[in-house]
Amino acid sequence: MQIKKAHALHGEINIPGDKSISHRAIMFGSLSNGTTEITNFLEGADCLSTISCFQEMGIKIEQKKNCVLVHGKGLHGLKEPQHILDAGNSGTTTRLISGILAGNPFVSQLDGDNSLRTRPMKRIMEPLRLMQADIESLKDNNCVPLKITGHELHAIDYTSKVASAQVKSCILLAGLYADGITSVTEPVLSRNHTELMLRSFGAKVTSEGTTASIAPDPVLNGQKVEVPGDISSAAYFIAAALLTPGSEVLIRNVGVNPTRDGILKVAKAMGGSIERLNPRTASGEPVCDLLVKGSSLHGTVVEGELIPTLIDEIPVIAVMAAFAEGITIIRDAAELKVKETDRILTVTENLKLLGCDVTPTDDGMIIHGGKTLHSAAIDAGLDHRIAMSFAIAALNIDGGIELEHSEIAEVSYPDFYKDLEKLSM
Ligand SMILES: O=C(O)C1=C[C@@H](OP(=O)(O)O)[C@@H](O)[C@H](O)C1
Ligand SMILES: C=C(OP(=O)(O)O)C(=O)O
Repeated sequence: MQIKKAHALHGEINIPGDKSISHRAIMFGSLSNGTTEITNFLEGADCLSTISCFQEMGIKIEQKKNCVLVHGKGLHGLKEPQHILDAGNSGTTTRLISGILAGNPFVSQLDGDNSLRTRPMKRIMEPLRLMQADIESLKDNNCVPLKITGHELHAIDYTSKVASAQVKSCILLAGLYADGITSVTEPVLSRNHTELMLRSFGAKVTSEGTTASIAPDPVLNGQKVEVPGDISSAAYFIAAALLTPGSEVLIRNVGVNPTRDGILKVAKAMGGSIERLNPRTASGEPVCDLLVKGSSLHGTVVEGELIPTLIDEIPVIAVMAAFAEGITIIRDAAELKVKETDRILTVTENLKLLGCDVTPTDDGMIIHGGKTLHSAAIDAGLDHRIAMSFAIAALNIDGGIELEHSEIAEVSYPDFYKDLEKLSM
């Protein structure tokens, strides 16, 4: 796909539903009694993978025009899948569902695409095994395909080396099937959607600092879930509007949970003009509209506790930094190496193809911004965030860019190119 240079961006958009929250609404709805009604559900490929896994385990899930209905069967209502569960491109599906499968009395297998097959699962296999789960990597490489033989689990207090909401959520979900209270402590707080939503479904979840705990065997009841817009998807239009002079864009209904809003802090530190309007809550999550105006940006340092709050936005932050005046340093972000691609590598290699002065490091990158970038062909491969981030870079490059495998954006944002075109007209 050819993405052309754009002049100013103008108008309003409604951002599609949050991917993390959409996955969780399907999962927790499936484990509840009664029906869960989900509005603004993200119909991205990753969340559709979660739906198909639970359908395969006997849960009736209806995709209506304005909502998704999950007819839950309670904590112990899943049935043994007859086929391999296909998590597609989705790390979230794989790691969260593994915690659930470990506690359910049947045998299951989980697999996914060539990107998922390279992603580390040892980080969940280790704590699950401490809970006495029976989980094996069928190729003996700590990746999918996984085989899980479920049974009652042993409660643990686990200290995780990585700040990962997927690891934390996996253990908390396994804790639903444990013989006591299970807790997880992480080095830095990661997104807390699991804790917030499980509590609203009736689970006894407590959070204190970076420790979350859960009591076993609750009665979960179906809920109405209104999914906020995904700040990780909004990030592309935040970057686009900030970078193109004269832009003014209103992004409606964006989830701004403090464990996710690091992009707003970084954009502000770079000199970006972003106003939060109309603050409210949706299903226990803070939401607002964002008014973003073209700004002249300068470099910054992105590090420490901020990293988990913007981990998926680093590719597009790097694009912003490439056009900003001065140096941007991103550190403490080694987790980038284990996403859909090694994002330290794919971001820096692709920025170099455009003529950017950028150096990868062990845990991030150093970007010398402000050079005029030139046109090139960029291959997004199996990484949706690389596709969308470089589509945003193209808006500021004479001759634009040729984006290969642009369709991978459908993993988290099926209408991305349509929305981009609408705002750039
Ligand atoms: O829990 C979640 O929904 C997610 C957690 C993050 O992954 P990690 O937990 O591996 O950091 C994030 O990158 C992913 O897109 C979604
Ligand atoms: C890392 C991501 O997702 P997941 O881990 O669910 O594949 C992402 O969306 O950038």
